[in-house]
Formats: sequence, C-alpha cells, structure tokens
Amino acid sequence: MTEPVLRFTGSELSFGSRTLWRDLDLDVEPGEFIAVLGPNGSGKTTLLRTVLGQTSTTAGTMTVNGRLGYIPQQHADDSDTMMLRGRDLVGFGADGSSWGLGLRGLRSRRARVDAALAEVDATRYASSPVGLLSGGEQQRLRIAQALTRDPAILLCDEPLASLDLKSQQLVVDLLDARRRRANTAILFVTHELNPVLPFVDRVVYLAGGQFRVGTVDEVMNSETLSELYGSPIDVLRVGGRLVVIGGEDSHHCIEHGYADEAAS
Ligand SMILES: Nc1ncnc2c1ncn2[C@@H]1O[C@H](COP(=O)(O)OP(=O)(O)OP(=O)(O)O)[C@@H](O)[C@H]1O
Repeated sequence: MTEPVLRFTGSELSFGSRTLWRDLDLDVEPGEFIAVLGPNGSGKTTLLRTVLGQTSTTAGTMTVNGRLGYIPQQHADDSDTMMLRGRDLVGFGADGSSWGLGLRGLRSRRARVDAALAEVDATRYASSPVGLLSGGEQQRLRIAQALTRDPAILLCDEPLASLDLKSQQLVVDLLDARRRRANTAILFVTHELNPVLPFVDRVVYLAGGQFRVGTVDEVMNSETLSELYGSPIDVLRVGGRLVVIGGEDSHHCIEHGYADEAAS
C-alpha cells in the first residue's frame, strides 16, 4: 500500500468558541484530486494554511509526507506588477535553498524555472511584464511557481476565480496533467465544482463546524448536504453537471456552460 502524502488524524481546529472542524480523519493518497468545498468562512483556506504549517490545529495530528506547492488566492493588487517579468515571478518559487550556492546554485535555479515554464507552456511570455499578461497567463505562471519545488502535494486556493471559462479549463487541465505525470496530489479549494467535476476523486465539504468526506456521489447529494447544513438542499444532476439549490452556498455549483464554451 502507498503511503499517504497527507494524513489528518483526530484533527480539530477552533478559534475561541468557533470550531472549523473536529474529529477529522483524512488520508490523501499520491495523485489524488480532492476538492475542498464549503460556504464562505467555513475553513477551506484555513485547511490549506494548516497543511502549510501556518495555522496550528487545536487537537489531533497532521503528517505531511513530501514537498508542498502552494497556489494562493489571487488578489486584484497582484496584477500591479509591471516591473516583474514572468520568469521573475516563477523564480520566487525556486528561491530559498539556492541563495548563496554560487554559480551552480544559480544554474540549477534557472533550470528549474525553465522546466516549470515549459511544463505550463508559458516559455513564450517568460520575459513579458506580468502586469501585461491576461489573468489566465498569470495563473499559469503561478502554477509554474508552485511546480519549481517539484511538489508531492499542490495546495490550490480558488485557482479558477476571476478566470474566463477557457482559462479555467486550461488551468484545470494543467493541474490534472501534473498529477498524472508526477503523481502529485491536489487539494483544490473552489466555490465551483463543475469545472473540476470530471477530475475529482473525493470531496471534503466543510460547513458550520462539520464536514463530510467522500466521493462526489457520496457527498454531493440532497440527503448528505441537507444533513450537513441542517436545512433542505436539493442536488440535481443536469447534463453531467451538478446544481445545488438551497443552502448558503448554492452558488458554488451554478451552471457555467464550461464544457460547451471550452469546446467551441
Ligand atoms: N488566525 C485566526 N484567528 C481567528 N480566526 C481565524 C483565523 N484564521 C481564520 N479565522 C476565521 O476562520 C474562519 C474560516 O476562514 P477561512 O478563510 O478558512 O474560510 P474560507 O472557507 O476559506 O472562506 P472563503 O470562501 O470566504 O474564502 C473565518 O471566520 C476566519 O475569520
């Protein structure tokens, strides 16, 4: 049996009287694609921050078995980067251990940046100022930045936010290709499940201090979500997509015509 790349055992995280999760047991296998869902403020980003070691749990244990790559949430002011070239942005991911290593360290850093740029097919705009690139191109660079560390786990915080449908598909395809090629596990925080639905192995759904973990069919059904939210929720399958009606987070599965637009 393969070792999980990430293991939570009896995990709990509370801030004062507010509990985000309790009794969380989760093994993430190499190459697994896990969608992390839930309404605003339910703890999705905090779950990623916990894996990164930036937030401590209040009970239980967590074991990370491999290098981490992180694609943080994109903020509007990130694009104020006319002085920064694509290659510089990607290079931030390769920094750290290479500083002070002299020429060999610099060559190795350059090779890692070049390989990551090639992996996301961004070599042609590596010299362009980041501020001149489209949202989708910038997101490719941010994926490349995370890949310079050759991660065993990629933590992605809403990587599709503010992207058009074609760019969303491109980002999802890049991440899926990475996990197939390198067996990299993916923890993917999203408000929109449909763009990643074909790739998702399991869902972690956080809401109101509780959670459900399971396959899409096990979690994304009316009975399970109604129980989790404590109010009636309808989950419908329409043409291979999910539509959630009711609940605070009903927007997260609203139809976007992703597949149709992307194919056109
Ligand atoms: N260090 C902290 N101290 C106190 N409260 C915190 C801390 N970090 C996060 N929180 C709270 O925990 C809750 C979960 O926040 P988090 O950002 O993880 O939610 P989220 O599910 O990612 O939300 P969104 O979908 O809006 O991005 C929020 O109410 C937040 O204010």
